[in-house]
Amino acid sequence: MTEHTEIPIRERNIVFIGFMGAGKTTIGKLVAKKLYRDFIDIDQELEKRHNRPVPQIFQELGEPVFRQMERDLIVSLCTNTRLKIISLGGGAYLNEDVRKVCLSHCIVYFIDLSWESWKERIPLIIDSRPILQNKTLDQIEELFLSRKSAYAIHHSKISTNQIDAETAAEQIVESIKLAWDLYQPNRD
Ligand SMILES: Nc1ncnc2c1ncn2[C@@H]1O[C@H](COP(=O)(O)OP(=O)(O)O)[C@@H](O)[C@H]1O
Ligand SMILES: O=C(O)C1=C[C@@H](OP(=O)(O)O)[C@@H](O)[C@H](O)C1
Ligand SMILES: [Mg+2]
Repeated sequence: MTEHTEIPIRERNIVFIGFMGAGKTTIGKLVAKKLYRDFIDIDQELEKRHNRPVPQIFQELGEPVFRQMERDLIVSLCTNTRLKIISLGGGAYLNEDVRKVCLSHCIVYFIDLSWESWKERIPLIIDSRPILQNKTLDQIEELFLSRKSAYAIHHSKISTNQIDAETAAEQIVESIKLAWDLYQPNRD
């Protein structure tokens, strides 16, 4: 699983990572549409498979079971599929197996957002993210900072402080096409 893959760059899955609320799901879906590819959101996939929303999975099965299920799903998708656009949940990439399989088989794109910009998103996400429950703002900031070192390991990143999701998706598609042309030029 850890060796470097032979998957041509144009066929590799594109995986979005970053803190919860950064825009992985929203931007991933837009990028998939622009590239005519299937979109897979790991949280939504787990919700479908278990027929309940993520907060209920946390509540009824516990976080360790959720983490194992997300790890297994990501490893399986990265190993067995190509040409997908995959948005991870924010905590998934802290798992070493997840990092390794994503980096070796896919293009890993970090959706970055400053703490100041992120704070403005709190009302949009607070109710649907179990990890944020019963935490002070200081504790959430600590979590935000503690995850930075994992997200720093990526192939490419975009800072979305000043741009909306549509603009971010356009810029991502442009940079991906540039990388495809650089590393696997089309020979007519
Ligand atoms: N670039 C952006 N600018 C402003 N709001 C955004 C942007 N990207 C996402 N959002 C909003 O932030 C919230 C969280 O986005 P989401 O895609 O669910 O993030 P994630 O999957 O990283 O948790 C949503 O309400 C979404 O509409
Ligand atoms: O960061 C995390 O630990 C989590 C992020 C969520 O996904 P998003 O990053 O899409 O919000 C979801 O997987 C779950 O609530 C746990
Ligand atoms: Mg998401």
